[in-house]
Amino acid sequence: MNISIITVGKLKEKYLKQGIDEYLKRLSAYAKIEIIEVPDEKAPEELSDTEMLQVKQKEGERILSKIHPDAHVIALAIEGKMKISEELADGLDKLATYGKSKVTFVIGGSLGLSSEVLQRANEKLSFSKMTFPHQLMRLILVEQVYRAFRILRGEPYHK
Ligand SMILES: C[S@@+](CC[C@H](N)C(=O)[O-])C[C@H]1O[C@@H](n2cnc3c(N)ncnc32)[C@H](O)[C@@H]1O
Repeated sequence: MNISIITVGKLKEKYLKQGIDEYLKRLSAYAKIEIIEVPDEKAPEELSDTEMLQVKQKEGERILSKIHPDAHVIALAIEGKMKISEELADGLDKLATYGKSKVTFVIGGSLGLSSEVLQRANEKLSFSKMTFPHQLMRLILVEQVYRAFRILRGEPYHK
């Protein structure tokens, strides 16, 4: 399976980078995985609603330009569907079974994802009703994808 994770902005925090690199290394035994960073737009606090929309749209265009036409897209969105880890694992397994070998996860920038990206998504996945910083979300996502593969292989993983 080819998994890509499209994210907005450069990862700045060293501790997150170390954690993500560790899971990417572990995941390489199960799948081909890459993280694609698209540039973020400046989003100062005092933006109007129209300006916020423009930021999301510009970032959205960059995200959409990186999505392969055949990719099954899973957008991370607070209002999306919550799943238990086994359901995420099962979903990835089904995609592989039905020949959908390209899976793209998308994480929005500080203002979230544009409606165009959400429309392109085949699924919207929520990790809880709480808002996580987008850079931390990368680490949570790679851990859950790793967990999914361990579950599918029936390999032991701490609860
Ligand atoms: C700082 S959040 C954006 C918050 C923005 N107000 C919104 O509602 O989307 C940045 C990105 O992280 C991801 N994210 C944050 N919390 C999440 C959660 N609980 N479940 C799924 N994705 C989340 C989403 O992709 C979101 O676009």
